[in-house]
Amino acid sequence: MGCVCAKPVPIEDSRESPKARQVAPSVAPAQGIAPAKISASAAVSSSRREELTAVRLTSASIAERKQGSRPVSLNNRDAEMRTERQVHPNHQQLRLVGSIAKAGEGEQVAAGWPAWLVAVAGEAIRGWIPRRADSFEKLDKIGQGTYSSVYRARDLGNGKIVALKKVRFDSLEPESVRFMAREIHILRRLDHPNIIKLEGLVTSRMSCSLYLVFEYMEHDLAGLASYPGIKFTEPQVKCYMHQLLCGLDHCHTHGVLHRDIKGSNLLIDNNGILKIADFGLASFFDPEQQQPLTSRVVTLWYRPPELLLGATTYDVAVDLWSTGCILAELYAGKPIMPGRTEVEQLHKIFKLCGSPSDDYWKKSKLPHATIFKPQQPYKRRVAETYEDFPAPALALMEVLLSIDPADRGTAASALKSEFFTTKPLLCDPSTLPKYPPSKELDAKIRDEEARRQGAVGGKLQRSDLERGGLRESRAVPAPDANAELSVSVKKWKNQGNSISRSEKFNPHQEEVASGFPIEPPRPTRNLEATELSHGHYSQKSSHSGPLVNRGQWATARKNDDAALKLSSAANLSSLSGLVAARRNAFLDVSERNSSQLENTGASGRLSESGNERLERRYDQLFHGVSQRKEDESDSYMNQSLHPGFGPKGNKIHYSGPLPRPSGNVDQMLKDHDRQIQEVVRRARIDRSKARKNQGEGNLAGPSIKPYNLGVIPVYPSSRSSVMVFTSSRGSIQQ
Ligand SMILES: Nc1ncnc2c1ncn2[C@@H]1O[C@H](COP(=O)(O)OP(=O)(O)OP(=O)(O)O)[C@@H](O)[C@H]1O
Repeated sequence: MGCVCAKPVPIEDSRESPKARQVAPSVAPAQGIAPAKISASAAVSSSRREELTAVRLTSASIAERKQGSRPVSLNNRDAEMRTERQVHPNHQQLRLVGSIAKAGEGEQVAAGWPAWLVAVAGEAIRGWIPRRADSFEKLDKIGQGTYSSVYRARDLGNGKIVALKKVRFDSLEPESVRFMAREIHILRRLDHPNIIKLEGLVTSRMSCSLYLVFEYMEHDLAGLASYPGIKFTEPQVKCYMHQLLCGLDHCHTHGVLHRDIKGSNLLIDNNGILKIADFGLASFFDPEQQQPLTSRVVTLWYRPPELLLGATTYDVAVDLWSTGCILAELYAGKPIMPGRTEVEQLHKIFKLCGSPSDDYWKKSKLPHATIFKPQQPYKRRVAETYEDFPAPALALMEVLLSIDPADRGTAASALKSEFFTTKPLLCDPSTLPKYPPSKELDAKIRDEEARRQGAVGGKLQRSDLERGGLRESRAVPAPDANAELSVSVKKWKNQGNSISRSEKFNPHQEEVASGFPIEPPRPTRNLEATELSHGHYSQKSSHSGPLVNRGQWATARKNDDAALKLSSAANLSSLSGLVAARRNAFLDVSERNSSQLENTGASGRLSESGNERLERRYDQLFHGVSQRKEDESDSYMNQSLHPGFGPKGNKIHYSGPLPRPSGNVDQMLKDHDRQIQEVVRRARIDRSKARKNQGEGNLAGPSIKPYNLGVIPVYPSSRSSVMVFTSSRGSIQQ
């Protein structure tokens, strides 16, 4: 390992337990990476050089002061220094450590790391040297996450195929860099066959982007599970579950909570080995000394009730809940609780697992308890819902899906459960069938292609998709999952300049800066994927075109992804996610042409001018169109938890805790329906007016055409759905 001491930068969540940091084993050296050639002696001698420079500077400043308006005598200065020595007897050592840290930073920069990374995340890269972008050949895009794009690439040094994860962050924002560096730091701490191995980092001194180099994995569990025709056997399910729990046990015993266990983060190679990936939301924790953490983590479908209820002190049980969801999903063949909103998610949980006991409500003191506690308790129905499941699987599910986190046990106890000791036993990974590469992204592309064809050929019903072996394979990442980041994201949004986020994250610029050649679109891959891979936000987005083309749609979807992180004024109605997404995209696009978002303090409302007008315009046009009442089974949630509309149907922006329901919900829903009809009618009129204007050659109409609903493919409630609840409710912890 290289340098003696990097600057002690807090790279983890500031709420992380300091003890967890202390007990952390030292960062494991990476395989295949030459350690930085930064020797202790080099660091010390360079620190001495620095000390000498510092002495020279001190003398210079004293001389300067002597000449200045407030003369300081040498004697005074000496006295100051003497006092300093008395107050800090070990100040010499402190100065030495500080100097060494600085020297360490200097060495890291000299080793090729960019200064912005060294300045805030020296610890995460300690002992490593960066790989050069031109030492890899990018082959194709294999994954698209909320905060990253993942590519298959060839390491030109040894011919090995690797996965390059390009993480999205703002190198000018220390917070954003720190957040990204936490993933690296955590990955380096873990070393287990069932945890993805970080093999290196690609960046350069001049670059403002960063690629994480991972071993390449052919599949992810979400992609495999949704592949038409693939049905897992019971030994196979046990084999995957066993590996998942082994990996999780390693995380937990090393003080790491994953906080985003889901199918697309469980990678599987051609030898059947499962590895837990995506530590972007992971955090250090210390069971002995719990520190508050954000509750806005874990992808909605896999999020435990305590987080939905706002818990900020939690532990390994959050990952065990997600594991329970995965286990049930593998048997059921589809996600068991695909909620579209946090409220709906909680309702689905209560309906299946029962509502918490009175004791639990009392002891847990969860922030949202008063709002979400149902008047009548819900009965647990896991066993009757899944009566066809094998008994040992059901028994393990019952434990993992316990409402009270204390009842979920540990990964180690799950590994000892009957599930793994009763026949049929788990199979050896090497005996598992070989599959064609299947990733969540492939599943998404397949689904979207089918949907597009359906939309072209006529109305595509949800049932058609399911009959064709298609289903929603992607759970939407935690709304505002990156809660720690959202603060800095908001800052970017509020920056009073005209550069949009799109310009900041223009992949083309970044590709060039990072040294990767820009590839032409690959004809072998679906255009949609190419657009996702290479498209960038149009800097002069045209709003005057009459139809949405695929590029615009892809752009809007990219904006949706950005909006997922940025949504600061999401409403609490039951808008379909797609509409919420389009709304955010609409505002995002419009923002570039008009006003900046202004957060007016506690209310969280947008400024009266500019965006509020845009919002209102959007809502007038689209709000009603896709809005639908919750289905019958969700009526409780409508009543208790959906007070998003005032008595006159006006949308209310909540930023504080939800008010208690008014009680007159029926009337509210009726008013709401009436309002929808009115808005649809007005939207029709507006559209026909706009068409007429176009016919007359007047293209200066409202900039809404890219979202013309008539030409957007019909998507069933899908991945963007949970965006609705990326709300700015103050009651949700950041
Ligand atoms: N090492 C790898 N080998 C092959 N594919 C990978 C690898 N790492 C990631 N992927 C693919 O890329 C996708 C996105 O990666 P990852 O989950 O790490 O990104 P993310 O931005 O954190 O995603 P999310 O939005 O789901 O949290 C994965 O679902 C997977 O399909």
